[in-house]
Amino acid sequence: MSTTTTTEVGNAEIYSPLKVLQHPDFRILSSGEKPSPTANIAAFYNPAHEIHLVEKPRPTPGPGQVLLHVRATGICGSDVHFWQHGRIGDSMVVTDECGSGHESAGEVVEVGEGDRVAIEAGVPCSQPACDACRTGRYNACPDVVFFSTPPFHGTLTRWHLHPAQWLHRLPDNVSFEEGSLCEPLAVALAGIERSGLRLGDPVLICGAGPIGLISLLSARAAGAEPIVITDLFQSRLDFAKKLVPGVHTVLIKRGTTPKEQAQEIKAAAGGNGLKLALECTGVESSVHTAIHSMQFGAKVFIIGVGKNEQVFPFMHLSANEIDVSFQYRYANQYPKAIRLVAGGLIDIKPLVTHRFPLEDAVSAFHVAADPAQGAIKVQIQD
Ligand SMILES: NC(=O)c1ccc[n+]([C@@H]2O[C@H](COP(=O)([O-])OP(=O)(O)OC[C@H]3O[C@@H](n4cnc5c(N)ncnc54)[C@H](O)[C@@H]3O)[C@@H](O)[C@H]2O)c1
Ligand SMILES: OC[C@H](O)C(O)[C@@H](O)CO
Ligand SMILES: [Zn+2]
Ligand SMILES: [Zn+2]
Repeated sequence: MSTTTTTEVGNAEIYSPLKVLQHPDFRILSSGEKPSPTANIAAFYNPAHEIHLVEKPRPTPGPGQVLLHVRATGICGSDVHFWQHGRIGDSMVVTDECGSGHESAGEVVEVGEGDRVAIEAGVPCSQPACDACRTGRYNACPDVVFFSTPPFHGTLTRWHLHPAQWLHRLPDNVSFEEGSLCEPLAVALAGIERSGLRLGDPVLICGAGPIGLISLLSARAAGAEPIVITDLFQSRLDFAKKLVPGVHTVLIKRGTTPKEQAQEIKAAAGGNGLKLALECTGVESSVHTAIHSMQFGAKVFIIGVGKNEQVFPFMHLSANEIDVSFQYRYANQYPKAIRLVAGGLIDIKPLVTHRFPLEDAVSAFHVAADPAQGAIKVQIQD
């Protein structure tokens, strides 16, 4: 955003989680309690694997910041994971009450009032001495505040403070709902960009969850053909087929080996190995399936996150010059995401299957976490 001030703002200290938790007005709402419609309520998880509504103070903007009314927030698998498992890997651990949510769009209500914006979920330090920030790979910033990753609270709240320079104005034809989906879209677009996907490449997408489905839409927009997508659930593959009718689907059956699954994938693509896999599960057997589905010189690009230690078929990779690459969040993708949505090249609206008011955020989490509910993307809207 360019209309508001962009003075330097500190990072970790501004979003210090303790400041909120130790504030006299911070409290956990009792279940069934009806909060006031203007209270700054939020959904928090904690080390006891509880998820509850809290009330916290409405913050006041400092230099370079704006106050936002958060209007749409999607629940990401990582939010559910932090709630139910308390950690992702060794470095992201829930040790206290922590606010959820990082897929958000909102409206500026203090300083530059009225702008509708997508909220970039990670705020890096932006200091010239930081190599990651200076060179534009700010997803590697060691001092990033990534909302809803402990220790930082999330954007699933009513009133949220954000530095103006990490907001992205939404054109009139992009809704808050779509603005919120720009976060997972940024993940997928970072993968498309770094994977080097080219027009006409045969592409495999592993996993038809929100990230796999958004990667599917992005790969289609980028000109991949044919595209094969896998999942363990037929319902998710049916969803993928409705989203992109030309996609080939392969159901991964328990008891089959990655090599057998790869045969089926290659057959669905016309018989040959594919040129690129966008791996969106992080599951070891799925990574193996992707590797065995590739042609000589192909790339397996891993967006999914999974177990700390995984075994790879080393000699198959070596003898087939298959590259394996990874994606960690994203950098410089929001403006592109908004352009693609506004320009009609990527229609992400069908991803939202469930909508809840902020007061029912806890129920929203239970729906997002229960596969039987059939949700793809659950959003909280206010
Ligand atoms: N790299 C990043 O920065 C980044 C950012 C966001 C999400 N992620 C990760 O991306 C992954 C996907 O996210 P999501 O929100 O779509 O998750 P999700 O759990 O909703 O979807 C994963 C899908 O993979 C399917 N699946 C599981 N095992 C499979 C297998 N062996 N073969 C084929 N399909 C299989 C599941 O049925 C599910 O539909 C997660 O690991 C998530 O943590 C990574
Ligand atoms: O969308 C971004 C991801 O969910 C985050 O990287 C999370 O997985 C860990 O911080
Ligand atoms: Zn996420
Ligand atoms: Zn930095």
